[in-house]
Amino acid sequence: MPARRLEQNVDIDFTLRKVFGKDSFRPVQREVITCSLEGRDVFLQAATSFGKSLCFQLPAVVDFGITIVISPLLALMNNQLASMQRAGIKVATINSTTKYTEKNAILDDLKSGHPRIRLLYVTPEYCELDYFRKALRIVHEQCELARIAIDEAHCISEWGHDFRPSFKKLDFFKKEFPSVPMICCTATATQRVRDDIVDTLALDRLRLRSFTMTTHRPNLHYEVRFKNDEEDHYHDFTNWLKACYNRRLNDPRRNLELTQRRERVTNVAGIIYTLFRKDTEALAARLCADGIGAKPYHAGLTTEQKDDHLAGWVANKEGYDIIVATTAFGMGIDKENVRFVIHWQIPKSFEGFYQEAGRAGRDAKAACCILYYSREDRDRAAFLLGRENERNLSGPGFARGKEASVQRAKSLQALISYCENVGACRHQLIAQYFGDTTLPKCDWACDWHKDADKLFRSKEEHLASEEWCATQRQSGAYDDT
Ligand SMILES: Nc1ncnc2c1ncn2[C@@H]1O[C@H](COP(=O)(O)OP(=O)(O)OP(=O)(O)O)[C@@H](O)[C@H]1O
Repeated sequence: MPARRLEQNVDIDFTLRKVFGKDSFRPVQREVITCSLEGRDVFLQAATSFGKSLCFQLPAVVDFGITIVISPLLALMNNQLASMQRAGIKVATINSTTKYTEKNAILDDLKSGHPRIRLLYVTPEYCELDYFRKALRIVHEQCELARIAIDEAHCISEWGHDFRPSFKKLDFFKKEFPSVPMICCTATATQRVRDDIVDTLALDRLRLRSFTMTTHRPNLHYEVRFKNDEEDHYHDFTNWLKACYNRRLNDPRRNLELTQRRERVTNVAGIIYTLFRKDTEALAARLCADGIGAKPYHAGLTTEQKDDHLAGWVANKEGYDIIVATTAFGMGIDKENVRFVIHWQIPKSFEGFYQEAGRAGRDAKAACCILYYSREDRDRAAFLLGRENERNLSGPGFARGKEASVQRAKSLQALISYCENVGACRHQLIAQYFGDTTLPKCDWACDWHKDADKLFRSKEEHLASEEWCATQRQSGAYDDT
């Protein structure tokens, strides 16, 4: 294990200000960072936008040696990499988009045994490769393997059992390097998922320090809007958006601020999530035709297109105000002024819904999270999930895969109950799902608190009847979803 800087009285407040440009720690960040610098294994569960990344990035900067960050998604890695490079931190990634020469240079750095890179982002699949493991052994022999960070650790449990089995092999680190501390971060884990992560990574429960914080995001305004297949909710959304523009335009104080900042009235950054790739393209084109700047984002686009759409959106460029995305765009995306997240249909899991909604309001200012819910979409999502589960169960590891399928079905069912519920606070329903120990206080920040009667009436008025949906299901209406 490398020598620890903490033993040399490192000033983490200084690094926070000097390198990361932040004035002070958020609650609990200091404790987590100190624990990690002391060489303890840490499990951190905290709300979206809490600032979990800093809890492994700052130790990586002040400690000796290199931190390996295992991250599930390319967009997430690139997003974090860009912000650290801006801060002058020596950081790198090896993933499917890394050029051959760049990859070799990184591996050479590792094989020197004394890497100059402070943080290296890799996928779980890469951690399975023999030559990468060999390079890590060299670093470890030189006592320079400082820490292993697992970002979005819930993916171990959600995906590891079937379609990304490499997550299950991450116990390699504790088995091979038991003294190298690990830090696992996630925003979404129930008790079952937490246990699964700890077991999979072979962490010692007695030595593990767990921080489980609330999932509550008080500045997010949650709303469910009811619809049916006969209704096109496009105009409901554009009317809502135009009302936002008008509020900015007609409020003299806001208008002055916009002029001073030279900001467009239409610069209201948002994300719309759809279940299907084809919908991202069609919806973005429809919005553009109506003069609303929107770009699609899904796994089928070229890397250049994805980079261009993400960069334009992050830079608040005209024509890029809204990203219409599949779940390929989600976890870890950190843009501070996202004012709304719309779910065009019900997503496939409660965790996905919370993660995606969590892209909004990361500057702690108010932001809206609207989910358009119809019973037809509910049945489509269930059909889709069933089909995916069948596909995943055809491979090896049937028993664990089956359990994961059951959990996914439960998660969708919980989200359906959340949507159909017109008698409780949305913030409290979310906190209950994740097993928060205290129920959050909602300051008129959900549809039920704002107008419970209207919510009830809207459900009665817009949702298709269960009888009709059952007939549709029987006739196979969703089989070509
Ligand atoms: N102490 C701090 N002071 C001010 N800003 C901070 C602090 N810590 C983190 N942040 C900022 O908060 C934002 C969210 O941090 P981060 O992306 O790490 O969130 P997260 O907890 O990983 O969220 P998610 O699970 O949604 O990805 C970032 O822009 C980060 O720079």
